Amino acid sequence: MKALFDLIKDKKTPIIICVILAALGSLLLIVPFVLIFKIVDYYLQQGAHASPEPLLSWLGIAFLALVVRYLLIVSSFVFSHIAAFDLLYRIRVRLTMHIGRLPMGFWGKKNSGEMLKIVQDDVESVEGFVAHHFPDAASGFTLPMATLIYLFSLDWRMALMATIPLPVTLVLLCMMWHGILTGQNRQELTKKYHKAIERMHSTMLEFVHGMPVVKMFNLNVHSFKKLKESIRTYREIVIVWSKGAAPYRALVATFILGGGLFILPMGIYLLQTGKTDASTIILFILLGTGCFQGLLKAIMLVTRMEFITAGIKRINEVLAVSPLEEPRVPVEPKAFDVQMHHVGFKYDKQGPEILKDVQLSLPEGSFTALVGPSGAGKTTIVNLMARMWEVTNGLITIGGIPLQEMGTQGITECVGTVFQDVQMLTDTVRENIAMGNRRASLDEIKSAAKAAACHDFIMQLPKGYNTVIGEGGETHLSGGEKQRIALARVILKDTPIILLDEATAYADAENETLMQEAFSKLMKGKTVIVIAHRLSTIVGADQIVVVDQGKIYEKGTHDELLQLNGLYNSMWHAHTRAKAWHLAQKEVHA
Ligand SMILES: Nc1ncnc2c1ncn2[C@@H]1O[C@H](COP(=O)(O)OP(=O)(O)OP(=O)(O)O)[C@@H](O)[C@H]1O
Repeated sequence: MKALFDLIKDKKTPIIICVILAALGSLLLIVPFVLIFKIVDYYLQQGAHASPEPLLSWLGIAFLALVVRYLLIVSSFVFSHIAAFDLLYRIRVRLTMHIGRLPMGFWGKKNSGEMLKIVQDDVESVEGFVAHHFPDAASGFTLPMATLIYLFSLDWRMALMATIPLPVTLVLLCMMWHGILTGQNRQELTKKYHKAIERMHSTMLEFVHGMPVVKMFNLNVHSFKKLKESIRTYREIVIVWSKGAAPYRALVATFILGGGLFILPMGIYLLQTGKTDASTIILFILLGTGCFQGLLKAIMLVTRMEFITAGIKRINEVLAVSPLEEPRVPVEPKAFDVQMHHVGFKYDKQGPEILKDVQLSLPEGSFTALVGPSGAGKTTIVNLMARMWEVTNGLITIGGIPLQEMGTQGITECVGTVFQDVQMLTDTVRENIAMGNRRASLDEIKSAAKAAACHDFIMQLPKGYNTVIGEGGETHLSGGEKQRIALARVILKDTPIILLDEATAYADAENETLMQEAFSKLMKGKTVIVIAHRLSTIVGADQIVVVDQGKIYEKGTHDELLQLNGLYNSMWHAHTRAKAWHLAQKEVHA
């Protein structure tokens, strides 16, 4: 409950108003019952001499009470929905902003299905609770309490009998919660329920996103089996959950709605001993059963709480993950050399050491190439320079300023990246390029696109620069086209430091030449680090750094490294042999 109140504490006013309105509305429900009692009492006493006038005015008051009650309940629901949707919006914005500030390491621990459930289902369960259950709970508790007070003021003996269902209900709910008779651990079951939904979401996402692989390798049956399995698990858990709750819910409903049966024997006894009259017994039976129905709803809410609290706990768990630390006053670097001082790195605290004591210096305006076998740690080095992750040991500085002191904004302002997996947002080509510089004019965007050799293919798209690309867009781009758009972004951004990871991986021979030209222009006067497998493209680099097993193995210019006769030398010879083989193949086919 505390977790829920922590979340809604900023939205107190509309929630308090909705609770008060619902409580007042529910109190008005007593009025018709009391008036029925009055009418019955009047006619029993007056018999054939009764006049119709009091009947009409009492019916009028009852009708008015019901109209006012209706207005109060409607207003209460309006306020509860305003509060709920505002809360939904605020929690989602807070969650997504927070998630955006979390280190990439967070994503290693949470899968997309889990996150989808938190941002979608768990947030909506809070909205549903505030929108519907708060007014229900307010009226569900106020009406029975007010009724009991009124009944005790009339006759404490019959009122006492009317309260019998309450302790019985509480005992039944405790038994249900602790799994007495059913042997169910409800807390465990709730956890399993949430896990089942997460799994269903992840397999669903995997099924949809992995469709090309599924089709290519004919994995339809296998993938569908996984999805079907997760849906079946979810279904089974829900059935077990409902079966465990059903007998208790039915018993609680029977006791509350049959409350009149406890009142009647006492009523008859009091009637026979002349201590009450028939109309009072009728009032007790009407109020004792009618007004406790709301309590039934409110009590059922307690069983919903187990779902909601688990969801809120998960929202709070995400909010509790510390984002990347931001400096209070970010420091702007005056120079743009990049230094790695004794950097050590692990993706996971318990995992292997991926980088070990890496010492690297990229002088301002220099061109550095990272080479090495697959899995050596090249991408990791580049990611750490953009502070995608926090180093485990050591320090990375730009112009002598540690990345932590520059802050995320400061780093993005001076570091431009083109990584292997280029992501396009579902937006126009123009907006996708303008991500690099939101203030750029269309002419500037076009000249960046020309420099990145993508203007021509953009002009051939259905709406040119206004064509929507990305997931669900108007057209599909090839890997090479996406990379060139990513390059245009970096050209437009015009940062003094540029990180390129496999930037020409998808380019064909013609486009590779175009992209190489674009790179050469872009790199002029900038501090550049490139990961390249095609060694011929980095022969002219100021320094080539050979990485192997998370360590810097060799560094120097192309000629210096060849003379060392080490790893680079053998990589270079393998590369030239492969190139000669390709040329020979071409001649054979010509
Ligand atoms: N997100 C991650 N979580 C855990 N381990 C990772 C993660 N990313 C990479 N690794 C591991 O870190 C090591 C270095 O990977 P990295 O991608 O930096 O190598 P690389 O030299 O760029 O390889 P390649 O040339 O194949 O891209 C590998 O063992 C890889 O399995």
